[in-house]
Amino acid sequence: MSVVAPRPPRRLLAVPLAVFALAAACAAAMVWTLERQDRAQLRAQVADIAGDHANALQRAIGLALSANNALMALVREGQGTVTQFEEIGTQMLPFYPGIAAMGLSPGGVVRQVVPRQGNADTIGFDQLNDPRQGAESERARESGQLTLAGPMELVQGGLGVVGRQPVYLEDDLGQRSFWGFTYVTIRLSEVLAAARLPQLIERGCRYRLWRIRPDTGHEQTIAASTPAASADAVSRVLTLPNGQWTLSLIPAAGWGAPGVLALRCAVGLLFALLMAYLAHLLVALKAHERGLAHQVAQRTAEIQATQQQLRAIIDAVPDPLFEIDLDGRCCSVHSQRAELLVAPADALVGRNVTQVLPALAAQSVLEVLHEAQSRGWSTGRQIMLDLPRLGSTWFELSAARKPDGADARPRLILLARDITQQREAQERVQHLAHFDPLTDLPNRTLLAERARRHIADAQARGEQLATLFLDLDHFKNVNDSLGHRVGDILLVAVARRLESLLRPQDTLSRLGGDEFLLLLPSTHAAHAGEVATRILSAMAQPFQVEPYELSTTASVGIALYPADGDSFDTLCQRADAAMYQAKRGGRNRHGFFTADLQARSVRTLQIENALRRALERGQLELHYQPQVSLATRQIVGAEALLRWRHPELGQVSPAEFIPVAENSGMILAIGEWVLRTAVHDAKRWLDMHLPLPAISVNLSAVQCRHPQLPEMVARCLRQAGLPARRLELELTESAAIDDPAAALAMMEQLHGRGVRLSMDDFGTGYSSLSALKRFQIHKLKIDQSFVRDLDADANDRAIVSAIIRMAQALGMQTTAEGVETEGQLEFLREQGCDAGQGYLFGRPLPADAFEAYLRTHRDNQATAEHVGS
Ligand SMILES: Nc1nc2c(ncn2[C@@H]2O[C@@H]3COP(=O)(O)O[C@H]4[C@@H](O)[C@H](n5cnc6c(=O)[nH]c(N)nc65)O[C@@H]4COP(=O)(O)O[C@H]3[C@H]2O)c(=O)[nH]1
Repeated sequence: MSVVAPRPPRRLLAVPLAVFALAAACAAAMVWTLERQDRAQLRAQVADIAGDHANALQRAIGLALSANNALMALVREGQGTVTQFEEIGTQMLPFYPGIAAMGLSPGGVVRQVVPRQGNADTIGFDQLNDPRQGAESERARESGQLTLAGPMELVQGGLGVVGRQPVYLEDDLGQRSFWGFTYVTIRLSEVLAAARLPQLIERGCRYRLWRIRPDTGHEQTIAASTPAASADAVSRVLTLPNGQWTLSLIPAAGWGAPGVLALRCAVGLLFALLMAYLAHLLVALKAHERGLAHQVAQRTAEIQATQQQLRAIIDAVPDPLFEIDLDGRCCSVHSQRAELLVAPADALVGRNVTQVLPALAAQSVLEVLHEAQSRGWSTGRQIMLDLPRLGSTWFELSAARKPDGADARPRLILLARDITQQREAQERVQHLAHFDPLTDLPNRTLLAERARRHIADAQARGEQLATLFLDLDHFKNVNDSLGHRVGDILLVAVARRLESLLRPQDTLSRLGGDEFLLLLPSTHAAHAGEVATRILSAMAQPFQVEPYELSTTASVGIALYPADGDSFDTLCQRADAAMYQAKRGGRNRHGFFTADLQARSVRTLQIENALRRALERGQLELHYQPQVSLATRQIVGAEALLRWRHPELGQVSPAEFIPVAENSGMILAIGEWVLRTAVHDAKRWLDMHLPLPAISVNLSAVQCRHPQLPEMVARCLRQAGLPARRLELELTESAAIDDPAAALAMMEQLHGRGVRLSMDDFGTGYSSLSALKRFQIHKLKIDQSFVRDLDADANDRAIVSAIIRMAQALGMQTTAEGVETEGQLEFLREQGCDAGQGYLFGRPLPADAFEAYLRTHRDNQATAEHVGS
């Protein structure tokens, strides 16, 4: 199961940024709203203030202007004549604050004015014709309404307005006529002071009192703070007789409060950052949660996978598994094979091993449990149980401590592995390791063990011990003629018959093939000889093997401890030597190991040791013996014969050292040297045009069995540069006996490379015609034992002539070996033998001598040809 890992937390940045943007937008909206509310509130406050002051101003001007009403009443009262004006006017002035002057202008010309002081200059001022006030005065006269002129620079100085009331008088006839004006001059500074305009600055406002001039249509500032109120001011309009005045107010610090705004912005930013941070924490928390959830899912999946794997492993275990407490009480059972349980699993749970197992087995189980409890594990203990279905079954117990559970009572897992087959196999292997599978007799290994024990006993008790080496005579014939199955049955029968002749303390062993070894402890030479005699006469009794009644004999060699050796190997070797001696003595007999045999085995050892260094020390040499055509006396070939001269051993015959070389394996290296030397010599002579058509080289059976032989031959030829058809390899019949199929394959390969094969010593061995045919033999060499007595022995003559005819029939050449006399030569020629080799034609010669021989032969031949021609 796989768990998809959470994606990398990109949101860790994106979400806080988004939240920050949102929070910042909210904060900005909030700040903007608050600002708007504050501004509206401030505007309302300022508007109230403006209203207050505008009203106060309007009242102040209105009050000042109302003085005209009183003056107009005076004029009308006096029908245009006002006496005591100065007195009345002076009394009125205190009731009209802000009035700088008030006066009467009959016909538009100022005639009376109070206070006189400061205004005396205005007497005579013609209001209707004044360029600045004329138009205004004219409008008042025409409208009959109170008009207000200004603000303007007053004649008295300073800025002020003039409220002018036209006065019309009615005569008795009710005719209205213009009398003139009453007027009041209002000094603006005082009116404004009365309306507390300057205090606006203290109240934190900037102001501007202004109007639109009716004559120009432009704004005219009447009064203003420094600096004046700007365009976005709150305004209140005062309606006055000559139009409208406007009072504009603006907070001195402006509509906004930058400090508050900055604070709010800072708070908003802080809020946004806080929200972003919280969002970051939240996202991180979520990511952490997701990570945790992922880890939990992953661990869960792993645990599940482990559990499944564990379950699969447990299911795959074919052996019973028990959960068991330290006292041996079974808590649970798992077994794929119910037949491996002593009782059904249900019946085992809750019961103690002492109740369900035999006492010994139960004891073993408890010991295993306790060992596992103290050491952590236990393994290797084996028990055998008699199971209802399987019978005797062996188990190997393994136990391991289970981690303490909640109840803290120690529990263990016990595995009982069925090792019945393994034990049987071990026993079989053990048996095979020590017993011969065919006869079930102890093999050499077991025999050696017992021999060592018996030798030690014999040494301790001062006794003798005999080893008898027995080899059946001509057993190979049984195998060859009746087959290996019959041979095997015969061997088993021989084994049983031999066993019947022995004492209980004796050991009979089969070493392999038809070789048996007997070990007779606590014996002496006479008893050993008796046993050997009994064996020979027992063997002489025919064996009934299936339909065949087989007669066989045996040769027995005896070696005694301590006289002939004090080790098993030595005794064995010497009994073997004695057996060979018995064979050489005519078989079906026994013989004791003797001093003469000992001397021979010593010589063999000497030869073996010396031969190991013969090659490297250049002690080996090749001699060449000519092979001559019997018809023409021409040289048809030469046989290479190995010579060994040892500084101490002297000239050693190949008949003696070649078997030693074969037994020790040295023949491979020596044989290769022989072949290489022979083909090199032959090539040299070929190059010298000496008359040598072919060279023959002996191959031992050991060489023939070597799989690399064809390659080795080809390599030697290639290195020397000698054509393959000029080489002839001489094989003995024994080369093909052990493994004819392999020998055939090897010979086919040699033949395939163009090398000729000849059969050496023909007639002395197997002489199988079918083998000859299959092996593609080119030539038969008639053994010298038949040639030797040709003159005297009619049998030999018959054999030789039969061999020659047979060879002719098979299309093979013949070469007779050991030709020494003219008589032999004559007979062989008459029979049609192709060639001869022997002292009559020439003895084996060292290479240089043989080269001289070849040269002489060539010269003689040339002379003969010359004479003949
Ligand atoms: N009495 C008598 N003997 C004659 C006469 N003409 C030749 N001989 C001997 O007869 C033997 C012929 O060789 P072989 O049968 O192959 O028998 C050879 C051969 O089987 C083996 N041998 C020799 N050289 C080699 C070798 O290089 N390799 C192997 N594998 N075996 C070799 O040793 C055997 C003995 O060799 P040699 O002692 O050299 O003995 C030679 C030779 O000297 C004769 O007219 N009268």
